[in-house]
Amino acid sequence: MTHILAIDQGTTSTRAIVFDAAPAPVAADQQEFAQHFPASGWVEHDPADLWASTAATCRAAIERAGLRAADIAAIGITNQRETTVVWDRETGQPVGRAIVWQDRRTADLCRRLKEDGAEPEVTAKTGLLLDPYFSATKIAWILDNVEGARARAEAGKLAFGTVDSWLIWNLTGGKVHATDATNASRTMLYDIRAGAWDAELCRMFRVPMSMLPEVRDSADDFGRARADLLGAEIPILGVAGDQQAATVGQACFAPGMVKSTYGTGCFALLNTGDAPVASANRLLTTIAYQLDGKPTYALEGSIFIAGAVVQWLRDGLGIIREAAQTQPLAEAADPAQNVYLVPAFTGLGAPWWDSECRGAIFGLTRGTGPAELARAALESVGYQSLDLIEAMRRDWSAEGAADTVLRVDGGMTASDWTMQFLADMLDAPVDRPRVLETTALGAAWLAGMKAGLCPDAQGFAASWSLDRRFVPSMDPERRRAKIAGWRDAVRRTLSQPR
Ligand SMILES: Nc1ncnc2c1ncn2[C@@H]1O[C@H](COP(=O)(O)OP(=O)(O)O)[C@@H](O)[C@H]1O
Ligand SMILES: O=P(O)(O)OC[C@H](O)CO
Repeated sequence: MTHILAIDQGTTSTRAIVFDAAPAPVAADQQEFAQHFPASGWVEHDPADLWASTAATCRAAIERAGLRAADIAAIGITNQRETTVVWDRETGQPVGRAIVWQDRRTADLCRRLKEDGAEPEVTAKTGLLLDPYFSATKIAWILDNVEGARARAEAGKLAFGTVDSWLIWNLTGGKVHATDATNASRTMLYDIRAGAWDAELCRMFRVPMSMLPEVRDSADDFGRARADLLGAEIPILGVAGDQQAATVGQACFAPGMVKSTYGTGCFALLNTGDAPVASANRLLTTIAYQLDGKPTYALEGSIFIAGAVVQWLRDGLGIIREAAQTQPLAEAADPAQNVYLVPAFTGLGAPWWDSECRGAIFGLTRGTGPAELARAALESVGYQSLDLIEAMRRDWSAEGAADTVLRVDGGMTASDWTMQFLADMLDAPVDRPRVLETTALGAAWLAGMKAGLCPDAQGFAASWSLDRRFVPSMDPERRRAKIAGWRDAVRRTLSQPR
């Protein structure tokens, strides 16, 4: 057995990638699936689509690699996090659609709990903020709104899982109901210091503990995929939420190292070592990975809209046909115009956490056209990153020096212009690695290392290789003025003055 199969179940598509023992990618397959928006601020996926696209891409990737299932030593799973699936333990049927991480339908419940003073306890235990982003209030919503669900859950008949658990359940034919510590740390029900589900939080969010999966390490035994699915029984040996898997894939194993992934949204994680660091700047404290029962923690900044702003230029405004066209447009934009786009389409994430505000554009003149809008869209990604990396540096400065280099990955890092602007805003180098599929790479390494096929952490870190380093080059005065303009635009966008 020579290869590893990584499943990357993301928000808009499912990818399966076969890696060799290096681990380096050998062959891949990808499928998009339907997004459901039944009401304003609601986002749902059909769990059957998540599973069907996983099974289909796994088969196709193995075939494309010219391999048989018997050649695959292990499966690694990485997934969109927080997204909530509830299913019947007996039939394996979901009770309804999955509620996606972006969904804001539980904003009122979160506000009420905050008004009741619940947030400090939630943050102290979970490292998270009382926000609809996380799974707990999504589970409660399903139990309260699907007929009969609460009674069935209380009778022990229903199971909850983030997407990793749902896939493990289906891969093992209902034999294993488990998750890993990184995914558990995003539910708002898991005490990240105690390393256990918290009974008090389950009571607060009205989630029966019998629904919860067993929590294992990120490299662990998660059972075996049924032989009839892929052609041979394959052990599942690695599981991590996608942003944590990217942290592993970027080999950010030392405290102080930071990675930032630019896909639909942007998620930056700073490795803080074996102690959780509480944020004074509204960042999240989370588990980066857990090996041999030992958690390594991270500070996380989450931006909801990064590459999605480019999709909006394409699908909403229709001013580009494909994402790559933003670069020539940005280059052609009038340098004298100061147009700012605050892409608060679903509110603002870290460090603002304002779920009520909505997007805004400032500085429009008669001369503003597609070029200035495209530049403002790309720049918004750099500005938002600066806001959260600055917050991270403040939180971490008491503990140690944060790495001054940022490792980036994700689809949007294809944009050289955006990466240069990012380096200029951070006033620090930005490193783009050769392998941009770092999420799948992280999952593959976790599984391959557990299978004894891949090198240890040190060997894996040594194999990380640079594609290009972006070095800051903007005039300091111009940088200061641009940042001041952005901060003013954000201040005018927020729903409450700060
Ligand atoms: N050349 C480019 N310039 C700017 N944005 C890009 C470019 N290529 C891809 N993107 C953006 O990157 C995102 C896709 O990245 P990906 O990592 O596949 O996202 P996800 O995993 O969240 O689906 C899209 O939102 C797209 O708009
Ligand atoms: O599927 P992605 O890559 O957009 O990632 C989603 C995150 O895990 C949400 O927390």
